[in-house]
Amino acid sequence: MPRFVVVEGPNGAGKTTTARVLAERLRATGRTHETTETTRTPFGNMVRAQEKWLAGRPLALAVAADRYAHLDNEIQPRLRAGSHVVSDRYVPSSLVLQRIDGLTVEEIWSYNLHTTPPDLTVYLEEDPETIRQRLAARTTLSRLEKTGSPELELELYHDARAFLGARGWRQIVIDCRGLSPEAVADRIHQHLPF
Ligand SMILES: Nc1ncnc2c1ncn2[C@@H]1O[C@H](COP(=O)(O)OP(=O)(O)OP(=O)(O)O)[C@@H](O)[C@H]1O
Ligand SMILES: Cc1cn([C@H]2C[C@H](O)[C@@H](COP(=O)(O)O)O2)c(=O)[nH]c1=O
Repeated sequence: MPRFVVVEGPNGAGKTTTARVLAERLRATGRTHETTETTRTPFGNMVRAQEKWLAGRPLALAVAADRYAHLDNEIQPRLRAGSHVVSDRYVPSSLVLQRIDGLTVEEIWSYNLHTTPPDLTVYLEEDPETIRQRLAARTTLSRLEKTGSPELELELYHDARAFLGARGWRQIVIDCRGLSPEAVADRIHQHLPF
């Protein structure tokens, strides 16, 4: 049975790296599609590129529109065709980033109410100082990366997890401190039935 798995966590926690290693591992068990939000479609690329201009409510709505199109055009068709889907970011990212951008949880949720719950949502946690060093090594930071902090993102991810847990989402937390990407993927794989 195909599974929809979402990898979440603060900027620089290791989402993209982990999602890639996990997808590679799942390929040994069946067809696996790796994807990301915002999407790499022309619309998603426009949202990413316009992040300085699209802020607050307009950004929340644009990200949600990209997510619904992602579900309709990519995630659901792949699941129906029998592929596992691993997504780097999904609804929890909005419950964190759009809050940093000034919206309430209730407003953000209202834009995401009709999204499909994943089979498993994985929250990566990492030492804030390690994350800070990783971000400091980057040549450019996005507006929201500059506005937030690893500590604030970790706190808002805790809130997101409680909020989505109360709505029946199946979620796990992986403490990545001292773990290689392969070891993190191993721990995630242990929670999947294949
Ligand atoms: N488990 C790990 N151990 C050591 N280094 C890691 C680990 N996971 C990721 N990294 C390194 O940390 C950096 C950030 O990783 P990555 O880009 O995957 O994070 P991210 O959460 O996707 O960031 P962003 O949300 O900003 O795109 C990269 O240099 C990556 O090689
Ligand atoms: C999914 C999602 C994305 N965003 C914004 C924030 C960043 O500009 C990008 C994500 O970039 P990254 O390379 O994955 O760090 O999109 C957002 O504001 N809300 C969301 O839910």
